[in-house]
Amino acid sequence: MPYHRYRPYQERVNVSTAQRSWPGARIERAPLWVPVDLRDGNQALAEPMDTDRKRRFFDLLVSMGFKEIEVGYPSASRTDFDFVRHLARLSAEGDAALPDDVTVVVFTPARPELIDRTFESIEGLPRAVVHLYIPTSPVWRDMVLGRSRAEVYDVVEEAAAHMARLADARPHADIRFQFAPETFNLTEPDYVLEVCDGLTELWDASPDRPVTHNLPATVEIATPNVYADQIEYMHRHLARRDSVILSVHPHNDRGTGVACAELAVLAGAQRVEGCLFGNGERTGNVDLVTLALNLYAQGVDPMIDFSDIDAVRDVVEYCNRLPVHPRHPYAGDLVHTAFSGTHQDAISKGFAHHARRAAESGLPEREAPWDVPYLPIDPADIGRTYEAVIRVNSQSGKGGMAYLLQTRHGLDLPRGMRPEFSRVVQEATDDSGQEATAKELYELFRATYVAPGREGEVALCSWTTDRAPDGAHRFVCTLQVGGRAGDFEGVGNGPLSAFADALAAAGITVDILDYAEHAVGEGGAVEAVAYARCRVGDAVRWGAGLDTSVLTASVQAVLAAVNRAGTAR
Ligand SMILES: CC(=O)SCCNC(=O)CCNC(=O)[C@H](O)C(C)(C)COP(=O)(O)OP(=O)(O)OC[C@H]1O[C@@H](n2cnc3c(N)ncnc32)[C@H](O)[C@@H]1OP(=O)(O)O
Ligand SMILES: CC(C)C(=O)C(=O)O
Ligand SMILES: [Mg+2]
Repeated sequence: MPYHRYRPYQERVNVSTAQRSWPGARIERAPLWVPVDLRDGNQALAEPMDTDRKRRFFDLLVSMGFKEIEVGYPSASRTDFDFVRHLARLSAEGDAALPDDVTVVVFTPARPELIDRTFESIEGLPRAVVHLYIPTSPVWRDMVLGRSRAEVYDVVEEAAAHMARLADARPHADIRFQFAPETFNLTEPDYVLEVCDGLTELWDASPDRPVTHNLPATVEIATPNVYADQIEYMHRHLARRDSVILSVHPHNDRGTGVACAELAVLAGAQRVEGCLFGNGERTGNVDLVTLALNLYAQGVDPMIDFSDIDAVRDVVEYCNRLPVHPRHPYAGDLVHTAFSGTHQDAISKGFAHHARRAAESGLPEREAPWDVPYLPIDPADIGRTYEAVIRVNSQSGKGGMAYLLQTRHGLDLPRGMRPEFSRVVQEATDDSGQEATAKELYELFRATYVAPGREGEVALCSWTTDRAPDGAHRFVCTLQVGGRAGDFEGVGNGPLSAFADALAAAGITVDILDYAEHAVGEGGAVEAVAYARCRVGDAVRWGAGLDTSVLTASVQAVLAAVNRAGTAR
């Protein structure tokens, strides 16, 4: 491949690395998250959102707790313009859909007629941020705008002055300004600083009316540390720093949008623009869901509500008409699921440990500190159930199928039985090449251990037990062995040993080596399951029984082991 056609970033842009403190910094509180789905995300869709979709998306963002929302590019299309007018009407009617603590942002290029149209769209809104942009890097200046550094500066200055005049003409509205030097990450640092500082001055930014400088990685060009250095340079050198909100706007061309945003916050960024689930131009804008939940997973309040992430995903998928990938961090269908054996084993041990520790510390499980292997956060925190956490296929081991049988069907298989049943499951899933659902596992368990398909060999036609005054148990039965029925009787120190004695009388030698039973279900529907490991002749087999009577379940378990051994013949 002709890799020599491409140049490393250091040949494309000068990056100041003189002062760098971001590597030692920590993120201890959430930056201001600003979703740009209705503008940057929308402009990347084959079918841009109509008013209904925009409104649904907007309502979702408000309900999640976003306080600044970029709602469109009003000079671009009638739909975008009309949506801002729709919001202005909501505001005029005092509709709670546009709460007092939410500010809309509208986006405009540095063209006077389009700035006019943008201001027209926000007429009547009590507050808004007008976001001005122009590309500043050499390639864009030369190739796209056909203007020199000084000329681009003049265009921006003129546009910014025009905005200031339009805002001054509306003294009752709180209109703030935002500037984005598009392609910031490819722009000479001294130039971008000069432009930003010029606008801070022109707009007369102050701590109570700050200006936002939004520094985009319009197209990612380098590893995230380079973006962090670029942001830290601006953070250190911007004039009237306390009157500037330093914002970042990463894209994801190298797949490192999230890392860029995180390092940028370490480097001094106070505000992050992005889209939910990373929609946006080309490979997308940085994903705000991942960013916020990354903070959450560090014990930092993300300030956004993700407690029902699937509901969020449903709205976003509907509005964007794009699916969220099954592997998408936190939100994908498969991200809390383990198919592989050792992961499942660790997760089920982790769940048990978590429950124990919560009980010991007197905390509800949903409040206890989280430390479950392979699960960065508790899926329940974002509204997920534990149902999908463990799924079984040919890559799974005993832990996974035992977990599913226990949590979904109430069967707590004895530890000694698990490796054997795991092999049965493995064979079935290898044969089918498919996943085995919890229901299929249960049916396989029944077919293997409860009704092993050799009923014709040894069948128990009728039976009774009683207890002699000396404490010995008696088992009286009619057995059908290999098609021939006969009456038998056995004695033992319990009903099961008496049953084994009756089997011996019928010529079947059985030693019960291991035995366990427990209740299944709750209330009136409770059943018992019994597991018995028996030596039948030379063979050792597990059997199981399920019945409303513990004794019947136990007898069935022994009989199933006998039939599985197949030695009665
Ligand atoms: C990184 C980003 O996301 S930037 C945002 C991109 N988003 C969009 O473009 C979506 C909405 N855009 C639109 O609907 C249209 O582009 C409009 C309505 C804004 C303008 O449409 P048109 O007037 O037909 O122009 P067109 O789309 O071809 O834009 C190119 C012109 O804008 C100029 N231009 C590009 N960016 C800017 C800017 N930020 N400020 C001023 N002029 C700009 C170009 O130099 C070019 O000028 P030229 O015609 O003199 O060569
Ligand atoms: C903030 C604007 C200009 C943008 O979307 C970008 O540069 O990616
Ligand atoms: Mg963008």
